[in-house]
Amino acid sequence: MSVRILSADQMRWADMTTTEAGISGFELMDRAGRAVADAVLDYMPDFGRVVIVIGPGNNGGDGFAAARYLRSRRIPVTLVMLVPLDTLGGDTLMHAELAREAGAKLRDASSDRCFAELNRWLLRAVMVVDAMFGTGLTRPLSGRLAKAVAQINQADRPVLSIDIASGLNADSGEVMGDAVKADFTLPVAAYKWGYWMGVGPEFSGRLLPASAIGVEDETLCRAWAAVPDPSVSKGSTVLRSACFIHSDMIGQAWPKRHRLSHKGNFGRVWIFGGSAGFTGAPRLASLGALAAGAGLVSVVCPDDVYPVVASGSLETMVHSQSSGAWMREGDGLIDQADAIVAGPGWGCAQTTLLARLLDVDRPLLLDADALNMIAADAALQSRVSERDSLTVLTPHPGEAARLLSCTVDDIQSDRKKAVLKLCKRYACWVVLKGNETLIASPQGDVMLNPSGSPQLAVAGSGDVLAGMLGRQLAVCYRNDTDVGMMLGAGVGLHGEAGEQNGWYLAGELAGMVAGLRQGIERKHGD
Ligand SMILES: NC(=O)C1=CN([C@@H]2O[C@H](COP(=O)(O)OP(=O)(O)OC[C@H]3O[C@@H](n4cnc5c(N)ncnc54)[C@H](OP(=O)(O)O)[C@@H]3O)[C@@H](O)[C@H]2O)[C@H](O)CC1
Ligand SMILES: [K+]
Repeated sequence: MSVRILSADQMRWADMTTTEAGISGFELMDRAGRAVADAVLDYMPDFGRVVIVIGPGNNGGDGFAAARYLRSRRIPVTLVMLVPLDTLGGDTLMHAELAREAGAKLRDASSDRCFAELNRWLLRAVMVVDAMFGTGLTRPLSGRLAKAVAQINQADRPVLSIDIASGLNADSGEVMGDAVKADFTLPVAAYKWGYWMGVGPEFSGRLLPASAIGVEDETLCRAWAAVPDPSVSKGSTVLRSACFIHSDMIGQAWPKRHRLSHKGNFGRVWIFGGSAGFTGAPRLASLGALAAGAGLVSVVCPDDVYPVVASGSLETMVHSQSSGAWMREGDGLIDQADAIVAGPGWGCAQTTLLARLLDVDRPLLLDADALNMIAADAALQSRVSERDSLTVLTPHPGEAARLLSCTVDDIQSDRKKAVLKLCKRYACWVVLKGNETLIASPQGDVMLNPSGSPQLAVAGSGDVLAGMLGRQLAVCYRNDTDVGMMLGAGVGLHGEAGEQNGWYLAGELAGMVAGLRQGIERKHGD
């Protein structure tokens, strides 16, 4: 299954490269149509008529090809054309003819008189296939095409959109005039950003696995370099690759535990955080690290909150900041750390200690108040970008806006551009949290997390994630594991835990993470 995400222009390039390599456009359309028919058969609620609404481009061609495959399974099909047949491209016309020969009914809705019938045809459907527009939408829908979208939405039939819900911009997820509200979207060949950007999630319904139509993975991967991503700008790292986080990636991060393993094998995470009124944050981060599988977790907190933090932490070692032993030059306890997390609940009066931590030669995750201190201090900013060891920033949109001196709207209106800007500005890994968390490497490799739930918008869930990712970085340091895979798996598992029933507090979320993680480790033994 492909997990690649491409822009509309990159997809067009991959499509063209494939046809140049010998698979005809007609054949690609045919394979897309077969995948559409299979998906319709999987999800149609009942045996009955399928109505396929055809637009002016190749997306419509996929619809015609699907009609033929549905007919071969004896499904009654009505094809409703919104543009005259003689305006369609050659491959599409050939598929239209084959669909007609296979017994699909062709209905011309390209004139006002016939268009009036659209609603009647739609109401006969057990399922509607939206083959109006795919990646070729160039301007807002208007006139009859916009009316057709409104009628499809009003007909209240299950809708499967081919490639992308018609009217949705495949890159930005913006609605162009109006858009079909799909129940299912079947991506053709690869995923498009529009499913997740902007309002895309509200229109895409359930995203099905991308149909493999013969565009090689290697071609998809070359498309990023061949065609610049629309997010490219002077102040951002150039996107080098893009994929979404999937279950295989999550599985790789938690192999089976060896029978004789002990806590020293699983990474030591040090967490710096806590301040008056914010004593829970470092504790939640330490629970996150333990839940993700860390062997040993230490917390360092300011003296005034030490008794509170220490008394509530059964599973971690807690040090007060002034005790100092933990950071003695040469033989300090912190030398044992495999990764450091700084920031949860820390307050903004820790710039001196933060500057020292930036000098420690260990993977360092900067979260919450550590990010706010960096945003307000040019000297810290230079130290972050000049750091040699692995550095990860985990801002939510508000923190990201502070780090880039812009507004939250600027961040949210193009999250992909924002994460790549942060990478460029701070020369490090960035995890931009929020709905559909994005991870980007300093080299421009972007991962998108499709899992998660609004339940995760709860105090403390970010602290749990910071601790989890601290554990992931500890494994990278000990075992030289791939950083992208480990961060992706951490974010993915946090999202999956958030989707589960049975928790509503951040501490319980950590418990959920631990359960899922143990399940993965045990499954490797089956
Ligand atoms: N990915 C692959 O390898 C394959 C994808 N396939 C399918 O093809 C579509 C993309 O096909 P394309 O023809 O490029 O695009 P569309 O089907 O979306 O339609 C483009 C036509 O629509 C016109 N257009 C654009 N916007 C509007 C509008 N607002 N109103 C009216 N008409 C519009 C556009 O005309 P222009 O005037 O802009 O020139 C085009 O004529 C992809 O999504 C897949 O479903 C292949 O079938 C297999 C290979
Ligand atoms: K479509």
